[in-house]
Amino acid sequence: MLRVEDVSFAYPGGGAVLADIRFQAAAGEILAIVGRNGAGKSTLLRLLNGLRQPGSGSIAVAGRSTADTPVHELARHIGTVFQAPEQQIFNATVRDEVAFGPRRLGLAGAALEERIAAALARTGLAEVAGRHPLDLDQAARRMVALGSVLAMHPAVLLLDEPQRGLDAGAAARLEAIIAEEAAAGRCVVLVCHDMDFVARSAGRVLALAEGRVVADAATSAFFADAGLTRRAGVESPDPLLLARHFGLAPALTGPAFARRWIEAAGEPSAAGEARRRAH
Ligand SMILES: Nc1ncnc2c1ncn2[C@@H]1O[C@H](COP(=O)(O)OP(=O)(O)OP(=O)(O)O)[C@@H](O)[C@H]1O
Repeated sequence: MLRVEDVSFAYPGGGAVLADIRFQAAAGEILAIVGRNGAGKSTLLRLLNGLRQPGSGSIAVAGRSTADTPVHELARHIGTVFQAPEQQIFNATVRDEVAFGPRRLGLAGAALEERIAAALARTGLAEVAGRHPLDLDQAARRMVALGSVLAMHPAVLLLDEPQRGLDAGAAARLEAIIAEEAAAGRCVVLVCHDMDFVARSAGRVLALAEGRVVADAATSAFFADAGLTRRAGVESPDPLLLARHFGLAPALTGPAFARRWIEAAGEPSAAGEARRRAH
């Protein structure tokens, strides 16, 4: 679905921001791009959606070269939710914002209504469909941007820090949407600084450091390797740190940690040791 080959990039007048980037992502995959501030993550997203062109190398989205496909045509196949949702909101109501993309795809009548209703329901925006998007809080604006992209059914979804500013309920809704999109055969790429969110959502991690790929691994393998997380400059998820602290088997998520804890309780020595450390 996404093929990136030997891509390098520099902003005009600047030094190299990305060098020798090579990876592929398949339909149904959830790939998290992680790394320190300035590592080049958002720049990579701008290359994937065709807003910028690589200095060298090539990128294909659903079989289309980003060099040969106009951005508006590429947008049918790859949808982006930017870090600042205000960048992409320009309609006077939430409903019109969500309807804009599918209308441009040529949808009308019942098919259009269905797309709009589904996107509004999934993002929890049905009750504010008549409001101006910029009158809503930051979390709801993020959902408006997400809904407008979901309504287009793109093959690839790019989400730049989608969890930022969301409360627990909205973050859970977002996680469910990401999982549903992957299950429907879409390729989801998210840039994320929240490693707990990455551990819960992504199947694979691509780590960048100073514009180069320093890890491309299954999420569990990435976080299990302290050398990789150090090189990427990211923290380990909290449940993994807790599991290590109590001498339990690795756990990437809260529920996995709870299972490890209960399993350990069945083994007198491990449970006793874990409980002794807890008190
Ligand atoms: N429009 C631009 N013009 C010139 N340099 C830029 C531009 N945008 C980003 N940069 C530079 O490119 C480098 C990579 O930035 P980028 O935003 O891609 O990193 P990032 O990993 O997404 O960072 P963050 O996690 O802080 O969002 C940084 O040194 C940044 O200063």
